[in-house]
Amino acid sequence: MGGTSTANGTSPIPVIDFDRFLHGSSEEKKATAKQVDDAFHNVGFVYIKNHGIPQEQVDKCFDWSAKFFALPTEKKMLCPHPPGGSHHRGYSGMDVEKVSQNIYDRDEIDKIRTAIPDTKESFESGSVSDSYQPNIWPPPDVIPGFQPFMESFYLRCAALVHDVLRCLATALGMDPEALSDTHSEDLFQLRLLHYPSVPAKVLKEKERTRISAHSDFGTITLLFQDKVGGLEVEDQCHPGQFKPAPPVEGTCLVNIGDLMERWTNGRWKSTVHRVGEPPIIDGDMCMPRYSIPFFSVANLDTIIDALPGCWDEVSNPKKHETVTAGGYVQMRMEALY
Ligand SMILES: O=C(O)CCC(=O)C(=O)O
Ligand SMILES: [Fe+2]
Repeated sequence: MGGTSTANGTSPIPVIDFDRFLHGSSEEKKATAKQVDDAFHNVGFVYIKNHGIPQEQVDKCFDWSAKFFALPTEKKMLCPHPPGGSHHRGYSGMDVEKVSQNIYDRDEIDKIRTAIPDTKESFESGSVSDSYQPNIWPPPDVIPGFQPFMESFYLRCAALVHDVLRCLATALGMDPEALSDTHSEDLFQLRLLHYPSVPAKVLKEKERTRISAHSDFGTITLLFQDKVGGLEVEDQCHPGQFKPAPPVEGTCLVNIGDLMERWTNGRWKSTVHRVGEPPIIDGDMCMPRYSIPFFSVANLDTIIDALPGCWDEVSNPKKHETVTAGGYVQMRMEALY
């Protein structure tokens, strides 16, 4: 089939040329939508290339991310993530960074091993017009240019989410705008993630992963990752086994979240993924990793009832009762806190 390949021999995730959807004939659009449909059914993940976000903008976002996380902790704490789980904006830190550098002493490593709560730090931002979760920026003089760049990158990612939703609606034989229209409130979240270099033993001996196995919450997630690798995706055929989702130059990884799995009555899979043990450098230290996920969720009043083409009375009845997107999010929050 035109426009597909896979990331490498071990990854089941296809690489799809999204330009054929964005600028192709109506036949090419449909064929690409079918490829994406199959990928989300079989794996829950797809790499898309020629997705419309210039690589140079993605590279810039990684540069800004590195610059932000390199700030001293007290500067990063000028835009702290509020406590609790309902306002996801600003900086979430960890204690690991200050103790992870140049520590080779056995006792010290043991100490860190028990002290480390998590091996990542993050910065979240959203739409400038999101009044549920207003943005929390570092003061402009701390990192001039950061906020305007993130606001512009947010818009590019949001536009890509809408294009992917058009592709998905096409796959289901719906009006191409139908799913995009349900995301008009712009309730998206741009996350910068940094997994710092820590002693490899910390991760290995505690069998910790950098981000433990989870599925995403919302409708779809975009993910940009650096060249370090480490992302792993659960094998649908062998639950509990994970396969690498290596970085593929010039692509964006797209995956299905729980809300979309429910909405499609299980046709598209919200696949469990994690970030595993990174490669080792300097004998003892592992390489840092940077990644940029972009999470999307439907407007909160959207009725989440099995979409057309995803159910029938006889052989594929609806598996879930109808909820609103907002009701679903709240239900998940209540289970968490
Ligand atoms: O760092 C990564 O590549 C994975 C991030 C992720 O899965 C998440 O934040 O939900
Ligand atoms: Fe995730």
